[in-house]
Amino acid sequence: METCKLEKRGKIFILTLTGEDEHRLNPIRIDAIRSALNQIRSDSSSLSGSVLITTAQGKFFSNGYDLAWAGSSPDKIRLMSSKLGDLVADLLSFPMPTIAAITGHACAAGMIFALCHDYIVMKKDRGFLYMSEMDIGLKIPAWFITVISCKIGDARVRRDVVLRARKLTAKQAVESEIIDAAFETVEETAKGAVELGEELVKKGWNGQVYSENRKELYKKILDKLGDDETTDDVNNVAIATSKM
Ligand SMILES: CCCCCCCCCCCCC/C=C/C(=O)SCCNC(=O)CCNC(=O)[C@H](O)C(C)(C)COP(=O)(O)OP(=O)(O)OC[C@H]1O[C@@H](n2cnc3c(N)ncnc32)[C@H](O)[C@@H]1OP(=O)(O)O
Repeated sequence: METCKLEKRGKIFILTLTGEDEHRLNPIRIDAIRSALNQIRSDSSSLSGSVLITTAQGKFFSNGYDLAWAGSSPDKIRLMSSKLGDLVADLLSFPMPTIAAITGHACAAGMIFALCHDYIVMKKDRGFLYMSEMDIGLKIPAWFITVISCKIGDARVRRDVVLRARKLTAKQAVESEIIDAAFETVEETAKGAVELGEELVKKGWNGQVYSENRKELYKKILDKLGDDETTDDVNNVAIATSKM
């Protein structure tokens, strides 16, 4: 089953999560995304002056971890979590600017995936940025909190996102300085992402230098990725998911 597709428009690579499903982040989808990122890295034209846009079909950018797939298996939960960590490490070391073009909901791990892009543009009328963990009784991994701390500057907004499970619309996310722009339609969101991409392509930046500078900027996230959650954390997730 195709879970994502990769297109190239000039120096812009467009990675689309395909299908009308919730684009839940299970190992199969994460592996497919990482494989597409590796394909871009192996394209010699990507070494400088390139940009990645990540977007999705349907009403979900990503509704988070695939808890149904993981069920109450601690091993599956660990696998899903460590693979997302690998994907985030890929994004933070990617040799070009990255843009998430969100035309639907980005929840929990799906919101973390979006936040790990350098820029975010989003559609106004449908789609939330939503850390749902308080609402579903799950402890948020420490490294998720590090991402939120690095990407959301306002302490009250961080509190609302984490401790109130606030659902932020695109307009609210612009006001909270979490995302860069909000657009009326899917088409305008895609156009806005490409226009931002073309502006960045014109800079002609060296991809390796971009990667090194981003890794330094988000060193706290990369360092935290290595921290294993405790067995209790995993078991608590397993218990919580078994009750869902
Ligand atoms: C190596 C060691 C490892 C150790 C491992 C340790 C543990 C690792 C695991 C850790 C687990 C903890 C972290 C968890 C991460 C996860 O990802 S868990 C999974 C989380 N996912 C979720 O909880 C799913 C959340 N999603 C939802 O609740 C819903 O899908 C939704 C986002 C709320 C959307 O609801 P839905 O009904 O599906 O969609 P809509 O119909 O589109 O919207 C609902 C109503 O909202 C209105 N609306 C939508 N967008 C907007 C908008 N932008 N503006 C205004 N209104 C909007 C929409 O119109 C609907 O309104 P009504 O029609 O009135 O209902």
